[in-house]
Amino acid sequence: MTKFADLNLSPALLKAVNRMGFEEATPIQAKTIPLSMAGKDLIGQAQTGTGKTAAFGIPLIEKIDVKSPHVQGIIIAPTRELAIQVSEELYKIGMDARVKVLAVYGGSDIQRQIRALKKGPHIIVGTPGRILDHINRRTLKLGNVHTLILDEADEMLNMGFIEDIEAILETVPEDRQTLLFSATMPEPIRRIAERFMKSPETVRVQAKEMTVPLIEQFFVKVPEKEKFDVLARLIDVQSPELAIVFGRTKRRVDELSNALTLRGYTAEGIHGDLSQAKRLSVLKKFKEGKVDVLVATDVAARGLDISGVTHVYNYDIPQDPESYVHRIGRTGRAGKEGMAITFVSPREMGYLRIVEQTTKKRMQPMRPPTWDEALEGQQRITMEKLEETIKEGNLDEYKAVANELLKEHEDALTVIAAALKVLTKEPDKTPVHITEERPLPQKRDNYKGSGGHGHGGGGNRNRRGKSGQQPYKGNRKPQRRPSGRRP
Ligand SMILES: Nc1ncnc2c1ncn2[C@@H]1O[C@H](COP(=O)(O)OP(=O)(O)OP(=O)(O)O)[C@@H](O)[C@H]1O
Ligand SMILES: [Mg+2]
Repeated sequence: MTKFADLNLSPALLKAVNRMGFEEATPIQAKTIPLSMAGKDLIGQAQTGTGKTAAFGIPLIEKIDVKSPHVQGIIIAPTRELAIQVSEELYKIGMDARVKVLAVYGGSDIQRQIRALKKGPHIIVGTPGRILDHINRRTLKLGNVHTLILDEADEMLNMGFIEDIEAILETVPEDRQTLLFSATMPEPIRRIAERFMKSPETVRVQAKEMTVPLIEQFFVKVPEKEKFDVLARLIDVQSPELAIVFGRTKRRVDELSNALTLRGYTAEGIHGDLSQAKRLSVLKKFKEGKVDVLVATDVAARGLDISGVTHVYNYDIPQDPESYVHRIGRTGRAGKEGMAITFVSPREMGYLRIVEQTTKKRMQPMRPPTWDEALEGQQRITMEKLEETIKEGNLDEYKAVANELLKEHEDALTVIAAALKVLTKEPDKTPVHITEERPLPQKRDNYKGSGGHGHGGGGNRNRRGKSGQQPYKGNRKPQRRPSGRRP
């Protein structure tokens, strides 16, 4: 175990890290911070939720000359929300050292960003498009940058972003230090990455599996038509504290969040067609617990660190294994437990196997809950609420009414049963409309494109028995937060 005090950090940094409640460095931090402080280029790969942000953030902050008014470090992230989050974490790390961090991202007032850029930020965190925009307007100059970091590096070097990244790189001095971080790093992308780096060192936190062991992984084989009812029942039975449901398309996300709302859940959707203000407000409500279920496209799959996410549901199996790893990694962060449930239509089973090959982890089959089980789940929640209320006391104003009721109806059992029924959110059968998505094209287990952990050694995995269906874990997360409040 490595203490931050053993990492040669300045007093200001140690103070910040302490205040953030970090006691020990995580393995990726312990391995990369010294290398990074020594100026090495590196590719850091470690599981989701294991502190990669601070792993690149701490050494970067250490290297900032706060007396200089120039931008010295630039971090590029694939989504606006992630850019904001990373800038917030860096702000916290650099607060005592008085390092100025600024996030620049699309969909928000560019004039305001330009004014902020004039105030001499030391570190810029941004999305590629907006960074380029500022470079072209000459409102952002990267001539004094000594450190460039790609968070979610494999995504940033993927087809959609590569040109922007190349254009940005052209304006950054060549003798810079380049750091790449991600939970996944497919081999072809690593090769692209090395073109931008000087004899980079690869630091991989060796784990048996690419996913976090604290995330229990299940799959439910379910025909497209039945997916929604199964989702609703699973939520009823498992009563997640906060849940993210991933859908394949924007339409899917809209339909699912509407349908969940119709059935009485507090759900909202987030995807790239929404205004930035809306995206941020949905996320804020989710973080505050005012929304229990966030329905999202992959725009929310990478990097977002939201505490309290206990369940991730893949309404549609993701097309590639990396996307799976990042999606389920929204739970089970920083040492907490989580559960991931992936829906697979019978024709898409090939994709499931491909995911398993990459992650080196088998998903356990889960049987969809029945209506009765969903009801039981909800009744349990009511009982828990009741018990809590009894414990809290303060019931005098209700006892007179209770007495009246008991006088009218001799049978106390009936009275209590009725009260329970009123309080329970019964599994709902309100009809909803979800457009059927076509299954992904059929695929056999011959996927070779991904990994970085090597492929093909599938022979020694446990065989999954046909009857090995596991019950969902109905009793794991007993308390559901009263909606709207969060401890
Ligand atoms: N040393 C530490 N001790 C305790 N908590 C930490 C430590 N380092 C980071 N954390 C916290 O762990 C959480 C996850 O960190 P972070 O978001 O950096 O993970 P990540 O590895 O980047 O994950 P992802 O691959 O999903 O982007 C954050 O809330 C962060 O503040
Ligand atoms: Mg991250």
